[in-house]
Amino acid sequence: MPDVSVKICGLTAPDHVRAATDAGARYLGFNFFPKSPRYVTPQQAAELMAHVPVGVAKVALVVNASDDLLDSITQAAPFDMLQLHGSEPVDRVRDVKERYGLPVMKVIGVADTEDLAAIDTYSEVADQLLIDAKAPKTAVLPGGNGLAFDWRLLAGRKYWRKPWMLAGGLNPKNVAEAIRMTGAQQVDVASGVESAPGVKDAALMRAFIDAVR
Ligand SMILES: O=C(O)c1ccccc1N[C@@H]1O[C@H](COP(=O)(O)O)[C@@H](O)[C@H]1O
Repeated sequence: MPDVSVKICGLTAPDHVRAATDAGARYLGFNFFPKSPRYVTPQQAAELMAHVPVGVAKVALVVNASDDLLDSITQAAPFDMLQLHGSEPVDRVRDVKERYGLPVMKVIGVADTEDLAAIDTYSEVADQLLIDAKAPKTAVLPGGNGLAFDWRLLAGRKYWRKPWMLAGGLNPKNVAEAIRMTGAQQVDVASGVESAPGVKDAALMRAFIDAVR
């Protein structure tokens, strides 16, 4: 299997940050969506990020964030990337990139074939794409629901114009199969490595990364 990079998303405690990076995560996500069980304030994220070794990318996850929120996040801590996990239009992605001078990863929610067109559209402006399961209309969270989409939709479409990550319902048991089916070279996980919502589990994070390898 090729060398697949792992992003662990929604860290809330220093021990879990250390466990994730010890296990080999290359990206860590910090979640600024207030309704999430993984929510942290900009100040809490700054404190957690002090435990992140050099070389591991720190990603700020936001959902339809205002400039005020993005200002406070980017002023509190040195993020390496912004993850836009809402319904941000192409122009907003472009504005965020220009205003903050950081790489932007735009999330594309996928449930069926029609959703794939957005991958090409956002490839024009985003630096990376995160292809996640589309959240059900009734869901409180637009991501982090532990739901997978039909990976066959991506089979044979390994190469998009921008680097991309696979997300949605991944866990230590299914991630190897997800990589085999989609050709993903990067994967992202939140709830699949937790013992309870918002509580990362060191053994599950290690098992996930071992399974990827
Ligand atoms: O994790 C959350 O709480 C969350 C909230 C709002 C938007 C996105 C969120 N998480 C992202 O969704 C993917 C998939 O999550 P899961 O593995 O299916 O639980 C996750 O990796 C985050 O990037």
